[in-house]
Amino acid sequence: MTVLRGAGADVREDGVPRHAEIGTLELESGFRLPEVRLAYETWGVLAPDGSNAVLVEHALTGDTHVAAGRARPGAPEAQRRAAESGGWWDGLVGPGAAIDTDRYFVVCANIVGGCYGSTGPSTPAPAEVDPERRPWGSRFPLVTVRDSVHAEAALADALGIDAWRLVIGGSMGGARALEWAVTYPERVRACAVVAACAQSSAEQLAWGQAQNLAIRQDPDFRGGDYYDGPFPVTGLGLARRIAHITYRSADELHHRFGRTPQAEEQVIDTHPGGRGRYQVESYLDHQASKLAGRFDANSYLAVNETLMSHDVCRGRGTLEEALSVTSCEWLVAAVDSDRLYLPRESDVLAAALPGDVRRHTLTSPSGHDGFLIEAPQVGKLLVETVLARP
Ligand SMILES: CC(=O)SCCNC(=O)CCNC(=O)[C@H](O)C(C)(C)COP(=O)(O)OP(=O)(O)OC[C@H]1O[C@@H](n2cnc3c(N)ncnc32)[C@H](O)[C@@H]1OP(=O)(O)O
Ligand SMILES: N[C@@H](CCO)C(=O)O
Repeated sequence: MTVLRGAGADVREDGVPRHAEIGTLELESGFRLPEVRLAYETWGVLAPDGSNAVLVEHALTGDTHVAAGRARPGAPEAQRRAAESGGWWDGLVGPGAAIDTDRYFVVCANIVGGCYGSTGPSTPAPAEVDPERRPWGSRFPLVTVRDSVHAEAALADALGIDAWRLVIGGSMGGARALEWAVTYPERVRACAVVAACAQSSAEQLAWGQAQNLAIRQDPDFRGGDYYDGPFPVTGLGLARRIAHITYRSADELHHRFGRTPQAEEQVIDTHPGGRGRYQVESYLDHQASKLAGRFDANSYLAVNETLMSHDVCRGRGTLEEALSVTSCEWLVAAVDSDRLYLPRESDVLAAALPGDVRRHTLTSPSGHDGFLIEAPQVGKLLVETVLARP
C-alpha cells in the first residue's frame, strides 16, 4: 500500500486528481480483488490532529470533482483548468460554503467499479489474472456498498485520517455514508444521509434490473468484453433514460415539457414511425447521449449492482440492531418530490437510529435529483444540525 500520510497537509492544492494503491480488497463474496487503486481529490488542509476531515460520497455516476478547486502554482494549464472547473456539489463544498474548505479537509473518492480513475471493469486486469492484461470486462466482480467502504477505509488509513468529522452523501452516496457509520462507528463523528435509504427497495431493484438489461441486450455489449470494438452506447443510453425518468418528478416533466413538440419537429405524422419527438423525448435523448459520452457501460452495471446490493442490515439482524452500534450525530434528509427514494423510506431510517433523530426535508420540484440541485438547502441543514458545533 502506498503511504500517503499527511498528503495535502503541506501544500494547498484543491480539486486535483490523486491516486492511492490500496492493494488487495477482500470482497463480501469471498473474491479477492487485487491491485486496487482509488482515485480521489482533496480540498483544504488536514489539521495536525486529523479532526477536520470530511468524506463526501458521490452518487451513481458521480466523480471525484465535488467542487471547483485550484492547482498548485506552476501546474500545467490543463491541470489548472480541470481543477478550477465546476464540481457537482459546488455551493455546498468550497471556501465559505457549509462544508467550508478553509476549515475542513474534504476528500472525495471514486467508487471501486467506477470509471473515474478507480479500479473498475475498464482497468487492465493484473498479470496474475490475465497475462495479456486485457480490461477486467466481464470478469469484474460484484463490489457491494460495504466493500466500497472497506476500500475507502484503506484510503483513510493512507491519508492519516483516524475518524471523519463528517461523512456525507446523496443517493448511492447516502448509502455509502450510512454503511460507513455502521461498519466503522468509531471512525465517523457525524453522518449525513440524503435522498437515500437503509436498504435498496424492491422497486429500486426493479428499476435497476431494467437498466442492466438495457445494457446487456445491446448487441455491442458482447457479454461485457467489448473494449476492442464498438461500445454498447445504445444500451447505456436506454439505461440512462430509464434511470433519468426516476430522477425527476412527473410534475416537473409536465411543467417543463408538457406535450410540446421539440422545436419544429412534427409529432402528428401520417407515416408510422416517422414522427418527430416530443420535447421530453428530446430531453431524454440528450441525457442519454451525455452519459454515453462520459461513462463506461460495464461501470454502469458495476455501480448499479453495487447500489442494488445496498442493505445495511445484511448479516446484522434487524434495522434497529444494525444501527445500534452507531454513535455519531445524524442528518437524515429526503427530497419531498422524490419518487425513487421515498421520504417515507428516510422516515424508516431516522426512526430506527439510536437517539432522537428526525427526518428533514429538501423542498424541490425536481424529484430525486433535488439532492444535487438544492445544494444550498443541504448546506443549511448541515450547519443547523451536524455542523452546528465545531
Ligand atoms: C452526485 C453525483 O455525483 S452525480 C454527478 C453529477 N451528476 C450528473 O452529472 C448527472 C447528470 N446531470 C444531471 O442529472 C443534471 O444535470 C443535474 C441533476 C446535475 C442538474 O439538473 P438540471 O440543472 O435540472 O439540469 P437538467 O436535467 O434540466 O438538464 C439540463 C440539460 O438538458 C438539456 N435540455 C433541456 N431541454 C431539452 C430539450 N428539450 N431537448 C434536449 N435537451 C434539453 C439542456 O440543454 C441541458 O443540457 P446540458 O446539461 O448539456 O447543459
Ligand atoms: N444524477 C445522479 C443521480 C443518481 O442518484 C447520478 O447520475 O449520479
